[in-house]
Amino acid sequence: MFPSINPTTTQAWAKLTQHYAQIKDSHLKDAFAQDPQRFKTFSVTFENILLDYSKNRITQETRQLLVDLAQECGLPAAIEAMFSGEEINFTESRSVLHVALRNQANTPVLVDGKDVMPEVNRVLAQVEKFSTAVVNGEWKGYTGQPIDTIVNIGIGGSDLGPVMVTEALKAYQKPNITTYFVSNVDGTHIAETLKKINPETTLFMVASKTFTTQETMTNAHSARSWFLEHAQDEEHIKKHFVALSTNASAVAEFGIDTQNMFAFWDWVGGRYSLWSAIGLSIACTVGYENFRELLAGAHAMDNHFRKAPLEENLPVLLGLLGIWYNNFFDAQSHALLPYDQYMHRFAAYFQQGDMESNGKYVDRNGQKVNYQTGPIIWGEPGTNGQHAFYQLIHQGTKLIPCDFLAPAISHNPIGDHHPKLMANFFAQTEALMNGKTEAEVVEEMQNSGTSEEEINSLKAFKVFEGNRPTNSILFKQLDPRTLGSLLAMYEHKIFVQGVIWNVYSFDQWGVELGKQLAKQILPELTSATEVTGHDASTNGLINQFKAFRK
Ligand SMILES: O=P(O)(O)OC[C@H]1O[C@H](O)[C@@H](O)[C@@H](O)[C@@H]1O
Repeated sequence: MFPSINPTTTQAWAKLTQHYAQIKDSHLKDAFAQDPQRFKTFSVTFENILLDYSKNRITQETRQLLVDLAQECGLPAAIEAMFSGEEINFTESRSVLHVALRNQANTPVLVDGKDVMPEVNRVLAQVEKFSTAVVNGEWKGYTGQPIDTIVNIGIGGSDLGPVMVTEALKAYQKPNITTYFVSNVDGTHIAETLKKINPETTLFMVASKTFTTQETMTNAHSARSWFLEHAQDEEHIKKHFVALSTNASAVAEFGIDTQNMFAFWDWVGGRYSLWSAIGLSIACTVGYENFRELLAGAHAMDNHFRKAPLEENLPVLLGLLGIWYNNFFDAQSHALLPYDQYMHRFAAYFQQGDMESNGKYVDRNGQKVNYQTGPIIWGEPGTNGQHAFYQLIHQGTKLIPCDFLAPAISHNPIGDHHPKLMANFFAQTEALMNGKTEAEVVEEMQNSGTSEEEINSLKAFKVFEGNRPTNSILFKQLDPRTLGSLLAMYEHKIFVQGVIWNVYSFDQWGVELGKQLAKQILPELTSATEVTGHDASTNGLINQFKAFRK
């Protein structure tokens, strides 16, 4: 196991603290003016992906010190520990091996001395066979018609990944398949979906690692009842329900034939599971060949992460830059801003990926940390975000490091839409970096004939400080391979940060308390007696809820 180190006790941290004091007031604009090579010095490519991180408030010394920090915190050993199947998810006694799911080299990956690759390959073959039968219309419903609709029922990691990927790869969607996702326990979600579908041609995928999650099981039972109202015979369930899970006995209990179960394993974290059987909805929507390409892209990034030197390693660089802002500049959040409409769920996906992984205040020694850990992740596609919240990024009081992501080639090259979109992408990162000085504001206003009086009263509002850091991630086209690489890149970024913050990134105890309390409260909502067992606010709310429903 790699060492457990409080990052603030390292030499590199002390040096970074001093270094921060020296450079915190310097302006990026000056850094570019002084160094014509800056783009070259601070950019790196991987296959068809360019990461330009030159618009960050760093020098070569910053990069070196951050890499030193990673070294002192044992990052190379931690990477090896993950890839070699060590139980780095200590609090759940599990290995962390989403990398094995996309290990196209098929080299052995050992868990407790046993190679997991034969099982991984067995399930992949099952996914291939099944998804091909669905896409080709060979998998028939109870009236003999081919399947044309998929409803994935799952939540959290059993929903967000497949939703995000099927949206991102819509350009690759099979024309004969429509896919819906139901996650929320709010009955509206399933009810509105059921209105649109035909039981004779619909396949439900019940996606749940544990197969005990309240929301998913509730939605699955409602879907089952609805289906049986039409199909009448429980025998037909096997043609219309499959399960994606690690829990075979719960699947059997629900009434799904274990023949129709696609397994995965406890060493696959929920938020890292789209590469597993949880990806069945992806394979059925875009075809197995594209699912496979997604895995291949992720595998290529895995190799890069494992082998490239830290200072040229995309996930490492992104992780270290995030630490620089989070822990030295006190940035609270990080924005993901894809300039690609297909990636509209990208930020939502990594909200779980990042915040559930590194939203921890207890370190790997069980001690409360004395430094900041995971940031708030948020974002929306450009250009929509520009017309919503960019004001605050440009002129607000908070420093918000942003990742801008965009493809050079659009899948929808209509007129000049894409050049316009990209002009905005380039303009935003430039504007955030340069800002606009008072002198520039005054000159601009004078040129447009504004009176001196008006200039004096308005100029302060029109100045942009700039010096707002961004990463630009420019790729050739949003194809399955590139998407796979981008996703793996961010997954590993999260890993890097978790190692340096010395937290356990692969458990999620923080989601348990609310679940526990909800279980206790549920029977109270239907009991006839007044509720008195909680605090005054919770009692008051529950009792008013009941009164409203009388
Ligand atoms: O796949 P499951 O077991 O239904 O879990 C769904 C989700 O439940 C909880 O919110 C967490 O444990 C998440 O990490 C998980 O993704």
